[in-house]
Amino acid sequence: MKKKVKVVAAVIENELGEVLCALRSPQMALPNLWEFPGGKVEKDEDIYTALKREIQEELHCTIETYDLHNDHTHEYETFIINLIAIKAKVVEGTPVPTEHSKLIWLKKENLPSLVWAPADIPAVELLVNEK
Ligand SMILES: Nc1nc2c([nH]c(=O)n2[C@H]2C[C@H](O)[C@@H](COP(=O)(O)OP(=O)(O)OP(=O)(O)O)O2)c(=O)[nH]1
Repeated sequence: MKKKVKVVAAVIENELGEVLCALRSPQMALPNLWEFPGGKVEKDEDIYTALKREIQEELHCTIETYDLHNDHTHEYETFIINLIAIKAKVVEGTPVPTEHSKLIWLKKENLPSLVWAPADIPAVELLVNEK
């Protein structure tokens, strides 16, 4: 049976309405694909606490979470992911890529120009259709 992982990802918007996109490095699982930064939820951790912890660890900044954006389950070749995307904004510091190859801010309409991790596509499509 495939392993199931619960992953939280931050849809971080800036004051221009742009969204932060992160490029997975060649060393990571799903290498060289774009994603929303985040990571696995630990046992007994709530999703919002997990997301703030992951962002602090990997982008060295503090976020405030607000709306749940999308909750989607996707089956990869080797595992099943429950990807929970949560809207957030940076409240302290500036995101720096400590694990990712690159971070970029993109207007929502331009998000489909990147090659996203397959599990992220529904969350991306929802964003593109937002005003
Ligand atoms: N963080 C994140 N991971 C995603 C997204 N879409 C997607 O398919 N994934 C996959 C990639 C990984 O297989 C898994 C999350 O792993 P990760 O490497 O980011 O999480 P982590 O920091 O907790 O990892 P680890 O060191 O505990 O292995 O989910 C996404 O938008 N954000």
